[in-house]
Amino acid sequence: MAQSVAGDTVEAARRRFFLEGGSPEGLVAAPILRSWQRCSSNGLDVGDRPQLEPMSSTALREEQERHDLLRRITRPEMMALRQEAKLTDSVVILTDGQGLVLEMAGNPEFAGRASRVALRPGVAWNEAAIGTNAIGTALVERRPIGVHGGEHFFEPHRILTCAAAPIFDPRGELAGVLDMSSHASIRHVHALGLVRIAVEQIEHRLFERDFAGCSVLRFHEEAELVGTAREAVLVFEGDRLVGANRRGLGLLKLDWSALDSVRLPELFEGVDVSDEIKALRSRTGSILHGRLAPPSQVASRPAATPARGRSEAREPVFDAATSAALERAVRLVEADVPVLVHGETGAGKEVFARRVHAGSRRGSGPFIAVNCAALPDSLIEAELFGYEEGAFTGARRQGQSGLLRQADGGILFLDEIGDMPLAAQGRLLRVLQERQVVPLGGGTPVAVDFALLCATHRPLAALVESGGFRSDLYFRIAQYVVELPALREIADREALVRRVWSGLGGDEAGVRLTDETLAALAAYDWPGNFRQLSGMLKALIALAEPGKPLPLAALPAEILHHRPLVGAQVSQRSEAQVPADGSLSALTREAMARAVEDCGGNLSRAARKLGIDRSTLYRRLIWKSGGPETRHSP
Ligand SMILES: Nc1ncnc2c1ncn2[C@@H]1O[C@H](COP(=O)(O)OP(=O)(O)OP(=O)(O)O)[C@@H](O)[C@H]1O
Repeated sequence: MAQSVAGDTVEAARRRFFLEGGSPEGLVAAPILRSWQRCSSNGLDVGDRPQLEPMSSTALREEQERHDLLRRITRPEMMALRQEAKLTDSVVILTDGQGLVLEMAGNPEFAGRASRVALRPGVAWNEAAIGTNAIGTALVERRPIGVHGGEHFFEPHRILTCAAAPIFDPRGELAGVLDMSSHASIRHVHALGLVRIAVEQIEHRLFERDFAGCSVLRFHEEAELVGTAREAVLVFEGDRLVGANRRGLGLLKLDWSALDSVRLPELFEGVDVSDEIKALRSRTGSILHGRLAPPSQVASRPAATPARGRSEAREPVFDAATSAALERAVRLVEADVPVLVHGETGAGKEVFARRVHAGSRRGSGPFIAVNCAALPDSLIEAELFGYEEGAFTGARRQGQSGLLRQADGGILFLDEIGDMPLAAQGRLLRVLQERQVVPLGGGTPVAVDFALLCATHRPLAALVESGGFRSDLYFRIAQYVVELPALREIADREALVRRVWSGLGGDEAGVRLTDETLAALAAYDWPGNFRQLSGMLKALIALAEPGKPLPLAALPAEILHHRPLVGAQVSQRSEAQVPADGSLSALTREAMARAVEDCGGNLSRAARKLGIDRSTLYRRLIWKSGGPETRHSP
């Protein structure tokens, strides 16, 4: 009964808003109304039926792997909520920070119905495309929200009732969303409370990592709650606030903008490091209880090793040339020379960049990774450079500092830089020249100090030629290029497979690779490079019988019946024929360099002489494919 009264009210609100163009204030909750207004002003048409295709299963697997850490950290809560979901004909959903559904579990019958309206893994439930919905609207509003039946923007979604809470990392960034959804006729009254509590625990666990070298203040109004998942947490580097949970900020009446600006003495009167919980007097006058742990007591990484195997290699595996390139990249980054990492997909560009960060003096500062290909063109500038209040429709009320400023003191990693729109390229160039950021919508320029690492799988120099990438930016970011080899180009693949196997915990799990299995794995081309190799080895370790050798028959057909590709055959054959560094590409490059020299540096003539395209020649000379790196002088 109560439900149908609520349903009538929503119907009245819809009529007033969508048909009559009036304001349904009081008939729907304010966040729902705000969302309807945003959707309408962003051009969504309430009469449409959104057509949403999930991404391919390969792309989804890659996204899931990219968010492996988030998935691992949320696993206990996902498992607990899955039980609850099964009992209440619901599903529990985990998304990334853009609303992309990564996992969904619970009642299979309802999962089937939900997938008919595209609520399924591989679809991004962001508000811009899907209209008002709990996941997307929680992301925009940055707070937990329930969206029931007709409160959804589009008709087909009225069959859903959903409760979602955003997951914030300790720097206030959106890491993902946890959601419980069921059929609109069910209305699971505790769903919002359940996801909120679960998210509180997840966020609390996020503090167990990433803050080596920082001191942590854990506190609460009630002394008994210090040390539980409900405690408030603030993290300080020296005495500067660098991380927090929402409760920590809330108890001190702060928001995320306090990070990196507020200092401990501005928050509390005289707090000392202590093992015991003590009374703390905040500068706002309240009495709280807590303890401040010194830097040495903070674990740098969680010791969460799954029972069998690990989902990430403990240490990345690098061939000798890549290790040498890593050392040089660290030194260059410390000298503020931008480094560009080039390599095929899955070759380990981000892993490499993270090692550069960890090995450099900037390792105690942030590592901000931005995938330029994943950000919509319309958002990339706002995300990177930040914006002032009211800079554009949908902008957050207090504006946003932007990722460049968040990288201050650390490293900014721009992945897939080749996909950055030209307008953003121009802005980025200005920041690199002036070392200061001007937010969208104007405002005071803010000085920034970050080292820049970029990565791409695309031939950037050729993009410059075709006008898709600014040459001035190219010369600035590509002062030093690291070429990560594709796995098929690595000479001793057996040793490599063995090291990745052992890094993933295969040896510890007591699973032995037989010689013939190892040889078959090493003979395969691995077009998806490290990503594919480590995914395959993880699966083999998980499925193997501990204590027994891994038989050849355990390998999938594509590896067993694999015949080396022409490229691989060429490079294997060429090893016997070519000089010095032993690669065919070195020989090719040498021939190209000689032709350019013969033609007095005229690339077009040299290309004609070689019978190849000028852009191919240019690319091959810039991208040194026979070794790990190229220094390119502007
Ligand atoms: N050197 C390495 N040793 C062991 N495993 C690695 C190494 N490099 C990458 N991996 C594995 O491969 C996965 C993909 O790596 P990464 O994201 O760095 O690749 P990428 O080149 O940036 O890919 P993309 O171009 O698709 O973004 C990682 O999650 C990791 O599991």
